[in-house]
Amino acid sequence: MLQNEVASSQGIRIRRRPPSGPPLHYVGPFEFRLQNEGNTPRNILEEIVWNKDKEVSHLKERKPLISLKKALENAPPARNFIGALRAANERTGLPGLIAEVKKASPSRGILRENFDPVEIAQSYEKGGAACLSVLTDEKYFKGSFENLEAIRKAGVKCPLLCKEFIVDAWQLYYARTKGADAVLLIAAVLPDLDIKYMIKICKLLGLTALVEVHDEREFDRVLAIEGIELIGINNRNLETFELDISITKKLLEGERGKIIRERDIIMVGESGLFTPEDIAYVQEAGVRAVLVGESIVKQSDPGKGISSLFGKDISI
Ligand SMILES: O=C(O)c1ccccc1NCC(=O)[C@H](O)[C@H](O)COP(=O)(O)O
Repeated sequence: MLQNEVASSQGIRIRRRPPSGPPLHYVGPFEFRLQNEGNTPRNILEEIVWNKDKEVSHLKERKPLISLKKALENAPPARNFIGALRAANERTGLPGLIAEVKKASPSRGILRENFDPVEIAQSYEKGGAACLSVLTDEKYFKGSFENLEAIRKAGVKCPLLCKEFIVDAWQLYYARTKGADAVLLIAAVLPDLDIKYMIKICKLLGLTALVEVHDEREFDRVLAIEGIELIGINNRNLETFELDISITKKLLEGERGKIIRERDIIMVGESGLFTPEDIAYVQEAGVRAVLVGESIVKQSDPGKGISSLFGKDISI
């Protein structure tokens, strides 16, 4: 089966642009491509993924896997991302915080003009974050791998999630060479076999995989994969930008919640969390960690923003 057919048989709506681009038509000596003939992304997530596919294939030419494998020898050691979340949850009785270093997003535009990634990371750490999420996509989020590297080199101790749109296993190696401790795998983008294979590679590299879902079908697919330890429920629909924190509750009700507890999987509530009531709501639903960007990165002192978000100082 072709890549898009495999994906669509698993309910994945995001199509992967064929490397050759849309079909070429010929009339006599002329060649042309038709507008909208499979070459227009259907939504923002599809656009990001198509762009990422191109970006990664160029980067791979410049830095082939063999050179990344060599660079791994000089990478800083991978730290325990899940351990940090568990420890924070046990220490505070609240969900462990993954605080996001996020300058901009497709749904909200620029979130912070005066953006110093290292200062923000240090402020989050001081404010009690357990881990950090660093956006590395440049085109849509104004992030970078330089930001990730700089935060790691500045001596921030919180383990770092490389917040990237992973479409190729090459990116796992790249993230690790830049100092990432964890990576994001999005079930709306990756078919089961890719997730399985990437989780194996993450384990070999010492990376933690945060596997993200948004609906029941994605959640069931991910629960059927062996070795899953950390699952994020994104309250934001990445195709429409619609935000609804009751998604976390809905997905953790009943049998799925039971499986999570039995297997001691750490659940992360992601996106759209702004108040202590929001945090209490997703904690009640069953999450032991939260991933938060907008509500804290917009504050003049992002570390203090954490206290407002949780309704108390979680650094002590
Ligand atoms: O944030 C977006 O607009 C967005 C658009 C398309 C794909 C992904 C997107 N965001 C990634 C995230 O999931 C969030 O950055 C993260 O969960 C934090 O969300 P928030 O606290 O609402 O900033």
